[in-house]
Amino acid sequence: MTKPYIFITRKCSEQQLKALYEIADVEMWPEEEAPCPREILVEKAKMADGLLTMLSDSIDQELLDCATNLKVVANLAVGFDNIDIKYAEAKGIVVCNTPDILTDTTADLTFGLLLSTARRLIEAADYVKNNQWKSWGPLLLAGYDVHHKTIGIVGMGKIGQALAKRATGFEMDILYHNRSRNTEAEEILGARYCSLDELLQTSDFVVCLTPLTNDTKELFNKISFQKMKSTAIFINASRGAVVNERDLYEALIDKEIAGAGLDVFTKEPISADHPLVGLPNVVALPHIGSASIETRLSMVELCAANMYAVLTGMEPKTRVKVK
Ligand SMILES: NC(=O)C1=CN([C@@H]2O[C@H](COP(=O)(O)OP(=O)(O)OC[C@H]3O[C@@H](n4cnc5c(N)ncnc54)[C@H](O)[C@@H]3O)[C@@H](O)[C@H]2O)C=CC1
Ligand SMILES: O=C(O)C(=O)CO
Repeated sequence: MTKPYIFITRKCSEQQLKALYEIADVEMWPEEEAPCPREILVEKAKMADGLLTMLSDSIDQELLDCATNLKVVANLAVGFDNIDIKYAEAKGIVVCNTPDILTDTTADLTFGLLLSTARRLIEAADYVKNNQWKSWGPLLLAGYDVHHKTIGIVGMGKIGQALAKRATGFEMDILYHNRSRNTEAEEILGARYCSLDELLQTSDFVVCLTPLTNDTKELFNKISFQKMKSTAIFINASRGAVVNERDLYEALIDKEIAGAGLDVFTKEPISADHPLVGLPNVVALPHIGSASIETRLSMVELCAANMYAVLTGMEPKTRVKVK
């Protein structure tokens, strides 16, 4: 019997993939930073029983139609907006993601991004590096306090709740808006559920942690920024397309809001000459929410375990359920 064929779309640590090498012929795109070009991915998908994919690979109908042997897609991310999951399910292809193991790491980064934006950490570090520091000044690089302020979390799921837990250490008031009530966050962390409008109007920090769906696409737009306080800071660690970036840029230029911390963008990588990136009150990061060594290795391991399970006839640990 021929072994299954697995294609991995980015260079990953082989140690975490050991189990797959025992049961399959495994091929890996050799580059860490350069993505596998679409035409090569389509060619590989035609033969593949399993694909280990990145969030930057579009696993759409065209690709799935070519992939006549495909049984499993293991996405190296909790988000799966890059995959047409309904179409995959209709074709009997199992899709898996990497929830839970990245929750704390992503919440740490999100809170760090919030602190960096509010307290102008990147600007301040550049100030020293660029030899601009001439003397101590009463309002030199003064930012906004974080402690005892109000944080409004849109998307109180796993990462949202882990972020709320961090906010309690800063004695913040926690508001949230979610598809349904999160009683654990209410009872343990004192979070208060409210409408999106109330959250936008009253929060000092508005943080988006929803998945990207038809409902959340451009949820943050001109109207939402107009509702926010002029001192508010917007943080996005979910997906770029939940924001209308032109509206965000205008809100920042018109001083409708005070700043933004962005880990994700509509088009990634965002170019350095994008108007948003040039603003001094924007902290822009290259989608590093889950990027700790420990977490990224665990994510690869979980992808491998999921793929191993499906290819050996077992139920994977973290299968994406189509709603
Ligand atoms: N920046 C980064 O590197 C990372 C980004 N992410 C993003 O964070 C997202 C959330 O991850 P988890 O917390 O693990 O997922 P989760 O599924 O536990 O939480 C998402 C929450 O959003 C809520 N939600 C969905 N649609 C909504 C809407 N229209 N309005 C209000 N709330 C809504 C859901 O009810 C759920 O509670 C991922 O889907 C991914 O896009 C995740 C990990 C790392
Ligand atoms: O897991 C995700 O959805 C990410 O964006 C990266 O970890």
